[in-house]
Parts: sequence; structure tokens; C-alpha cells
Amino acid sequence: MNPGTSVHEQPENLVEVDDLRVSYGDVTALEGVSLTLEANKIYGLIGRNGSGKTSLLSVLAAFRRADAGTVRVEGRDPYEDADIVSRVCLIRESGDLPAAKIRQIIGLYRELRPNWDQELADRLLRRFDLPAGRNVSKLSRGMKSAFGCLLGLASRAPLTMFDESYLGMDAPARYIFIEELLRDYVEYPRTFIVSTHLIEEFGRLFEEVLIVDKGRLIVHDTVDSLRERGVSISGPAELVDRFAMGLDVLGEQVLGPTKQVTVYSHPTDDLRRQAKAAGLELGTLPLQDLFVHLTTRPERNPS
Ligand SMILES: Nc1ncnc2c1ncn2[C@@H]1O[C@H](COP(=O)(O)OP(=O)(O)OP(=O)(O)O)[C@@H](O)[C@H]1O
Repeated sequence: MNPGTSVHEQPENLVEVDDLRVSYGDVTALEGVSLTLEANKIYGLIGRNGSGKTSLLSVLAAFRRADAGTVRVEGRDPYEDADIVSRVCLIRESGDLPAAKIRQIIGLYRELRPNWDQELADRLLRRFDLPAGRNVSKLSRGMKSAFGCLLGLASRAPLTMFDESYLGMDAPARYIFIEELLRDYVEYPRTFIVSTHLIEEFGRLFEEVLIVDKGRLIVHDTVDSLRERGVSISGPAELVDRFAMGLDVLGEQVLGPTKQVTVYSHPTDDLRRQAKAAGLELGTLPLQDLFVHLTTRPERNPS
């Protein structure tokens, strides 16, 4: 069944989180996180190791309870709400798979997931080349990940979250995942949150990006406006250096006599004109450079 035709009336904001705190003993994983996610969008969740991504997704999926603040999915607290939980799917890197054959686990999901699509599951089995008769304990790491991606996509949950679920998958398998996610999303729009460290590779999926850093949400913006926060400049090295002087340079690459720098500065019309007149090329800012810039501060690198 298409999630859009579900008996549930979806509020415009699928997820509402207010002043969330999550702690593990004396470790505070998230503090003061507030966010609103709309239905039927693809969100990228990025952050450095230990920044709190898994903690956030675990709370949304009701794997954990918030220590403070409120969490609402479709207007309701997902914790101990079986109806909401059946409409939320979190695929974690660890897979959370029982030691059973692929075919048996698919049968289980078919029972439990109200929107399960068997045709999609069969196609993904073929595309990922997964042996339906094999026990998951005998699968390679990448195969386990691909199977997790299959389960997440074929579940067609209105809120589907992948937490680094593609670790160990080779590049062709990751491309299949991205292609299938986009294809299915176009046909059956729903909300995805995709956490990843492969920012440029997965970036083309995202409409909006959430960046968490040290337990706080530091950015929630559209990909387009994030890319507009800076610009890449390329051309003859000497000219590029002269042009970038005084600007906040995020990164640089030298290829023979040519150089490309990325700068954290909104490319005004004036800057564009000057660059063009100087024979330089302006390009979009790589999300990865922006991410590194925003999450690398001196206190992160104690001497
Ligand atoms: N079960 C736990 N017990 C104690 N501390 C934990 C536990 N799980 C997470 N933490 C701590 O909470 C913080 C956030 O962890 P979390 O797993 O949410 O980060 P992450 O952004 O998903 O990291 P990564 O990118 O490395 O997977 C870290 O400091 C981590 O050490």
C-alpha cells in the first residue's frame, strides 16, 4: 500500500523534536536539540564520530527514550506507541538481524510491516545478488548491509531511517541503493533520514541536511542554500591565490599549473563578475568541505 493512501492523516510536520536530551550515564549524547521535519522529504544527517547521530535516530525509532524534551512522530510520542512504531523503520549499521535465512526474515517483515512490497524485495534480492536460502550469519559484511537496505526500502515505512546502513557495501552496491531509493521515493513519496560519512556520494539524495556536532544540531538547511554559503574558484594558480587573498579558504587542490580553492563566502554578483573578468571559473561548494569547516574547531584538536 502506498503510504500516501494510508488511513493515517499525516500532519504536515512528520517529526517534531523539542529541546531533546539523551544521556548514557554521565555522557550527554544530545542536548537542546529541536527540529521539525516535513513529510515526504529526504534528509541527510551528518556529523563527526560520536556527535549523536545514532542517538537521535534511536529516539525517533523508539529504541531509546528521551531523557528530557519531547519527541513527536505524526504528532505522537513514538515511545511505547506500537502503531507509530510500525510506521517507522530504522536500519542500523549493525543490522539487528536474527540468525535466520534471508527468506525467513523477509517473511517476518512481510508480516510485521503494513506497507511491505514483495515485488520490490524480490527485485532488490536480484540486484544485490543476495542468496535467499542463506542464513544471515553466513553473509559477508557488505551483503548484510545490502540486505538491511533491502528491508528498509521494501518496508515502505512513512519514516524510514538508514544509519550508516551501507558500511561495507562496495561502490556498485551503494549506487544501486541510491538509485533504488530515489526510484522508489518518486513512486511512493515518504520521509527518509540518511546518516552518512560519505557526504559527496550521498549528497545528491538530500533535499535538506542536518548537521550535529558534539550533541547539538548546528545546521538545518536545504542543500541548495548550504552550497551557496561558499564557492570554488579555479584557474591559473597565481591568479587564484591573488583572488582568494583575504577570503576564508576551506581547502585547496593543485593540479599542475591549475589550482582550485574553496572559500566560505557567498558568491555575490560582484565576485562572480570579478572572477569572470580575471578568467577564473566559479563552481559550487563541495558539501564535504563545508562540513569539515563547520565541525572542525581548534578545541577539537588539542595540542
Ligand atoms: N550505550 C552507550 N553507552 C555510553 N555512551 C554511549 C552509548 N552510546 C553512545 N554513547 C556516547 O554518546 C555519544 C554519541 O554517540 P552516537 O553513537 O549517538 O554518535 P554517532 O554520531 O552516531 O557516532 P558515529 O558516527 O561514530 O557512529 C558518544 O560520546 C558515545 O560515546
